[in-house]
Amino acid sequence: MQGKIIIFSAPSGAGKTTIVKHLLQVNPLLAFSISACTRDKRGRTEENGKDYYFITPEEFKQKIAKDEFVEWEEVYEGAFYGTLKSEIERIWESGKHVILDVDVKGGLSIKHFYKERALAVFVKPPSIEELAKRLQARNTDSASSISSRVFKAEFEMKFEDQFDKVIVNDNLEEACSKAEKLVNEFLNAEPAIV
Ligand SMILES: Nc1ncnc2c1ncn2[C@@H]1O[C@H](COP(=O)(O)OP(=O)(O)OP(=O)(O)O)[C@@H](O)[C@H]1O
Ligand SMILES: Nc1nc2c(ncn2[C@@H]2O[C@H](COP(=O)(O)O)[C@@H](O)[C@H]2O)c(=O)[nH]1
Repeated sequence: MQGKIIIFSAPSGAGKTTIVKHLLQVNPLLAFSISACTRDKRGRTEENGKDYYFITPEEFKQKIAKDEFVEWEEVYEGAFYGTLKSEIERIWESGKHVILDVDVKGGLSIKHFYKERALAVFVKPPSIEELAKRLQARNTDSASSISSRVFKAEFEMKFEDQFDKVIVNDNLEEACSKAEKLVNEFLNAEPAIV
């Protein structure tokens, strides 16, 4: 089987993690690519090696120097996130397809790298106001972190046209069912020639 890559990108708070978790539950052919990141682990809600590989900025720099990333970004000031080549290989070797949850710039870099082998999906919030409300209700970020995420969201919304598909995440159930359909169509299409 030729492994494929499905990228979900969106401004923070649009709901991509929620949709990706749903897809992982319903589709056993998918496996999540765990990114490396330098931000602190969120208390008891996150696990090293499950949500992220939490590493130091020095370790991150070493990985850049050793060319271990497909892409990496300083997603927020001082917080680096990167997609590891070893994760993609690990998942393909296990006979599954890769699914990723990355920021908008990172998503476009991965699409550019893997071309037809990748499906890039932009998850769009119904509005910036709703996105801010969701971030507040999630209660995982400080007020200043929420402000910078909302500020960045306004810029990221300009990139939706560069993605293969767009899902508006207003009603979560409908967004999940559209995501399931898009993923199934992509996985059932002729294998990409690479
Ligand atoms: N359609 C929806 N309606 C209302 N709330 C939603 C909807 N989709 C997701 N949420 C909630 O909004 C919050 C943000 O969702 P989520 O964490 O999935 O966003 P995200 O895009 O992955 O953000 P980040 O990039 O910061 O990880 C969560 O609390 C989630 O439960
Ligand atoms: N460019 C990349 N972005 C990534 C990667 N892994 C996660 N992310 C994105 O970072 C933000 C912040 O996430 P949070 O967990 O701190 O809320 C979010 O948009 C993720 O999608 C990656 O490897 N590369």
